[in-house]
Amino acid sequence: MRALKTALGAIWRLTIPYFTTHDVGEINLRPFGRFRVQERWLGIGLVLALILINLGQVGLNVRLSFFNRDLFNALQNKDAVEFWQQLLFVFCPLAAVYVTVAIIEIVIQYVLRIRWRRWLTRRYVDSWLGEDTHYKMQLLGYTADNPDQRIADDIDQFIVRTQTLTLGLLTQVATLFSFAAILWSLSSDFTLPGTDVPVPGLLLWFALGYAVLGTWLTHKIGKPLIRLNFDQQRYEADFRFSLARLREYAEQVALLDGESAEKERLAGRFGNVVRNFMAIVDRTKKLTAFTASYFQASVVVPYILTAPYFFVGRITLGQLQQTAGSFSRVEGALTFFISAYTTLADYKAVVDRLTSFDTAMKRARSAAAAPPRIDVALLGGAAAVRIVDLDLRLPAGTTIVRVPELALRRGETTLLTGPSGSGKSTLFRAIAGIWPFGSGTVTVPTGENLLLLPQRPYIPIGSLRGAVAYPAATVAYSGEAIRDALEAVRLPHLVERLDEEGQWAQTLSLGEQQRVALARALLAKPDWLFLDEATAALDEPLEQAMYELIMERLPETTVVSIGHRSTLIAFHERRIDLRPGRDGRIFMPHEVDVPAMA
Ligand SMILES: Nc1ncnc2c1ncn2[C@@H]1O[C@H](COP(=O)(O)OP(=O)(O)OP(=O)(O)O)[C@@H](O)[C@H]1O
Repeated sequence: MRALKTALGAIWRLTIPYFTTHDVGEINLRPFGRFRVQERWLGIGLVLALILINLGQVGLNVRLSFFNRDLFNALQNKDAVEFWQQLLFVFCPLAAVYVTVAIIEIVIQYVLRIRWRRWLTRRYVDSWLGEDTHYKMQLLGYTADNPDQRIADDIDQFIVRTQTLTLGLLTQVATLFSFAAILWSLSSDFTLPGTDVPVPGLLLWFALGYAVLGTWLTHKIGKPLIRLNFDQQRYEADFRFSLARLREYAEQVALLDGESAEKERLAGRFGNVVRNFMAIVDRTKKLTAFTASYFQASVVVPYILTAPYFFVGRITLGQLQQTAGSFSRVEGALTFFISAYTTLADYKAVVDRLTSFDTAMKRARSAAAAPPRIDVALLGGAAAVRIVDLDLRLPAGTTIVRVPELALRRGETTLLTGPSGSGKSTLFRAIAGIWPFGSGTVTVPTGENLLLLPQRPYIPIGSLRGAVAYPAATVAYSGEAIRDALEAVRLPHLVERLDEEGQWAQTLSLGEQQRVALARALLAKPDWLFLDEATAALDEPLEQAMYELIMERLPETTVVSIGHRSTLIAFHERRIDLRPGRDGRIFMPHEVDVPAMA
């Protein structure tokens, strides 16, 4: 019972935001034109329309059951006129309404599905990307597995299943009450078969007992499917992710001859998919053995129960048909749970995945915000990026760098050096405000923007133009400006290919990728440019040319670099070296005299 309450609570929390949002959406009501309306009123309106349609359909079914009775009575009485009248004047109009309503229903269902999905997807993407949550989740290990699957598939699945299950439930409840009433009135004076003992509504009690027994047994047999389906989705996504990653690192794998290791890894992951799938097959086999027998029995059980009354003349053929039909409807409504069991199992798995994704995002955000933490503050009128009492830690809590006080002055090019693993990149991350572990303060002059270029730049999927403009929009710069930047970083051969969509991250050499990133910097004109070994893949003359280019094209930009090459010193006015403290572990910055080094 507690589990049911928790599941319903989770469904409620996932469902309700769309129907309470104040976001404004647009709807195209052809031929009347486009209207702007609050998204929630649209959502609520569509749901109400679906409810009305479903209740209307139940009403139609009730009417059809009476048509059925009258048709079979006409047959029994060999009344041809009545038979044709029933078909032409009752059935045909009802069927026409039925078809029209079914078309309207499907359109409304699809419109609601895509609008709701669009809204919820945007909400998840905002939450995942906002406040660097995706990065914090990775850093902190709160990794909900495969967020891509959760956003791309699970949201849609959740919406489809919520629609079908809630509308199904509503329809079945309405069906249950309407046809239970019919069943009651049809068997109100029935006696227990073979006796004179009167049992009012006998057929209703039979239908109830039959359905409850079936539902209970189904639950017992099908319960393990919930866990199995959840695992299946996870194993499938893991396998997919391994394949995608292999494609991404195809070259390295080929160079290292890693194919057999990859095959083994893929086989292992696919092995999980198959093993779990076989468990699902086994369980579904048992469930199907039961449900199939149950449904077969359901076809004849109402006739077995009512036929004796027909044979002794207590009911007409029409009443027999209507009784059998009503029995099936009541039993069908109650066993809705049976046919929906696998759907319910999948549904719960989808709800769990979305909920645990939400939880992981919230936990990552609050853990990263919990003290001690590194405060990044903006300071008006400041002329330096200032670091005070900074203690940089690893996620596990070990301090790696301590900076009592350090100012990176505007206009002064600074080189940060130190042994590999001493924490140089981590210090940059802290200045950029994305490293949450540690304590202390970093102040950045108000209104000034920082751009950090890492050793391996991120090249997004899409056109080269988009990759150069990143993170600004593809259209943020004129074609002329982009061409000029590419030529300046000595990539003139790529100018012709700006609009080509390709796997640029795989086809461009690392040195070319680094120059694409430098072109970004030329376009973005940041106030502060942090180069974290951002030219390490270039040969020395090219590296020198790139530094000269930056100095010439970005005279207002303050450059702070990380690098190991001694040739870099020539481009910087100041050098700070990270050196281990007395304990040999915690690194601290030391000013190094540049002229003395040169
Ligand atoms: N996300 C992380 N989780 C755990 N440890 C990390 C993480 N990122 C960095 N580290 C550790 O922090 C230490 C400092 O790493 P960092 O990349 O800052 O060094 P670096 O001085 O820039 O090294 P290099 O010169 O080799 O690039 C390393 O020991 C690294 O393993």
